[in-house]
Amino acid sequence: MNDRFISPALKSFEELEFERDLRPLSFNEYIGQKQVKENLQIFVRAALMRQEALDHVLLYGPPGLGKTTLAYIIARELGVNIKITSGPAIERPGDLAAILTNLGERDLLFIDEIHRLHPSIEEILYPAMEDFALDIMIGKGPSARSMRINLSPFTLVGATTKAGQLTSPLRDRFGVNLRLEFYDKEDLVNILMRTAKILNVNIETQAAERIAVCSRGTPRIANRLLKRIRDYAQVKADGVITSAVAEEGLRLLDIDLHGLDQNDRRLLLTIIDKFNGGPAGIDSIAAALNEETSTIEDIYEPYLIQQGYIFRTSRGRMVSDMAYEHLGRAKPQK
Ligand SMILES: Nc1ncnc2c1ncn2[C@@H]1O[C@H](COP(=O)(O)OP(=O)(O)OP(=O)(O)O)[C@@H](O)[C@H]1O
Ligand SMILES: [Mg+2]
Repeated sequence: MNDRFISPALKSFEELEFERDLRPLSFNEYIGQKQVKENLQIFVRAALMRQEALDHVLLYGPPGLGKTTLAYIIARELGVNIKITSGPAIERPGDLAAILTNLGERDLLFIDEIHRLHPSIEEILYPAMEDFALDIMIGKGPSARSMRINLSPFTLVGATTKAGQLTSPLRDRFGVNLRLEFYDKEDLVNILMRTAKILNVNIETQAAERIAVCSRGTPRIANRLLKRIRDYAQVKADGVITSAVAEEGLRLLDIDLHGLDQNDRRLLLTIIDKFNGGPAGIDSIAAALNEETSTIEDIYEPYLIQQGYIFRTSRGRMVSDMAYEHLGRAKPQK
């Protein structure tokens, strides 16, 4: 289930390069997320007018919705340098201290997966975020003393797929908290048209609509589908992506009309067949599927919940009537 095509999590080096080439570089190019964008544009403008560092920004939401892209755009619109790292990459307090002391005036530090920061490292961040200062302990035992080092004012942009796992002292230190939402069809069509232009492929609007519906509200998936379907169009259909080409391409990728793939169907069918439609605990479902609980929670179920195929209740997950209908199953009498 992990290597499935439709997983929004990032995979190969090749895909990293592909994404880099497609990344919008300014707010104007960044499609959708109207509210997030409007807020950020105002905060950026205000920071520029005051000639101050932008307040710290926390971006959260499911993978592939454009958090990293936004961090780059913020830095670019502020006209500052960006330094990129991630929670798990910072192993020792000294690593973070080195990064912080090297930041220039008003620079942007982007910490991806910020919920995975080690607690001892998180503590260093508190005074850094609040007072632009580092408190360093020198020596050990009774003669130990703490020394304060001043930092240049900077902006921390943190990204996480799990805002719930952030400690509250850390969360409270972000002045700006923005949640990215799944994209609607129209936005995804625009993203697909933009990507097609960059890739220099011909795509009919109707074909883009077909692909958009199957993109799980996620630009990363939309772009990935387009890339695969482009290959198919090249080999089989003179390079033009018509709706027939898009449909056939999606069929070959085993993605149904609602954008669910075989693994989504497997997840829904497991709840229906093994747990009588639920409610079933997430751990039991994960065990039945031979998957990590976190994989189901972070990657597979958010879209199914958002679309109303699955409900989260206090007693576990339940499938909806829509899931029974979609899978052509009769709902059991309870
Ligand atoms: N609003 C948008 N307009 C156009 N393209 C977008 C937009 N948002 C994201 N993309 C495209 O989707 C791809 C994935 O975006 P990005 O890497 O920023 O997601 P992410 O939220 O950081 O994901 P992760 O949680 O996995 O780190 C990028 O290559 C970018 O081209
Ligand atoms: Mg990212």
